[in-house]
Amino acid sequence: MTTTIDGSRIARRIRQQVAEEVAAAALSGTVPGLATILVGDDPASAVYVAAKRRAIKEAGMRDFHRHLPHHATHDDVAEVIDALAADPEVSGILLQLPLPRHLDGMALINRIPVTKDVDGLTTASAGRLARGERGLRPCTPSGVLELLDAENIPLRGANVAVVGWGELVGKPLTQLLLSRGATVSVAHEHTTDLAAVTRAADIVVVATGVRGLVGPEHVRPGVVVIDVGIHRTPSGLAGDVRSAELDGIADRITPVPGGVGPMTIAMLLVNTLRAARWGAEREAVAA
Ligand SMILES: Nc1nc2c(c(=O)[nH]1)N[C@@H](CN(C=O)c1ccc(C(=O)N[C@@H](CCC(=O)O)C(=O)O)cc1)CN2
Repeated sequence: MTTTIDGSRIARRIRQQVAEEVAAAALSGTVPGLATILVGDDPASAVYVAAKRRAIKEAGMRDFHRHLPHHATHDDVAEVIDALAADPEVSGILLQLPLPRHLDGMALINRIPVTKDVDGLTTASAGRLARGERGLRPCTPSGVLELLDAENIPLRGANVAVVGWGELVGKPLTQLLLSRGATVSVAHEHTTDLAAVTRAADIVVVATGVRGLVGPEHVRPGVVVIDVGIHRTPSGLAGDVRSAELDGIADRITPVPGGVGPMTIAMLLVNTLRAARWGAEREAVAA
């Protein structure tokens, strides 16, 4: 029997907990605020930003949103980021990805101060993660860890295969797993024998952007499979894993939708609350 991991339920619980902590913080005068920046009109990005803003408001946080046209220049976006960075009401800043192709995403992301980097994507945050120093961790990878923790799946000593080596998921997830004592193997587009890597793993996390890449030929019985992929198909959403084919083989598996996706938003709320606390600590030290 394969059990489906209910990410929506786990995310709801985290969101509720954040809302309670925000209400408590508000009593002492601190209301966390998140600024989302959307450049252009990519329909999926618009959906994700709307979902993030809804979640922020539901948690009792302040919502700051900036929408720039597709033809916005580097300087236009930089100016918006710099203003939000200087605004004490804004605890966290998120630049929705992907950006239009004429913009240098990394150069813009790196303008976000490390204390407001709720996506954990700046070079400074990545360095802090690699060193185990204080910082905000990327939302999707930390959501994957929260799912595994909620399911009481031990990480220390576990063999974990991360399939995909992207900046948003694969690389930071590898660091997070290492920090938890997992033995991590990373497979990517140049890996010659994917199945050899994934069949040796107790936990397989797939974040490649290749629909249906992983199937029964890649895993051993009893494996836990975490599918980070999201693809829109004529018959609905699909992941990077052929999950129906793993029924009866995997011990546990995340669905798409309702698995990792909702955790990304829940962890954004957690990070915004952490950023607000970090900002308040720094203000107290400066006072
Ligand atoms: N600045 C960022 N940009 C992007 C990130 C990110 O973490 N930071 N991640 C992805 C998209 N993303 C958030 O932005 C995201 C993707 C999916 C979901 C989600 O809840 N998915 C649902 C399905 C919703 C649907 O599409 O109908 C699910 O899987 O159940 C939330 C956030 C790229 N950009």
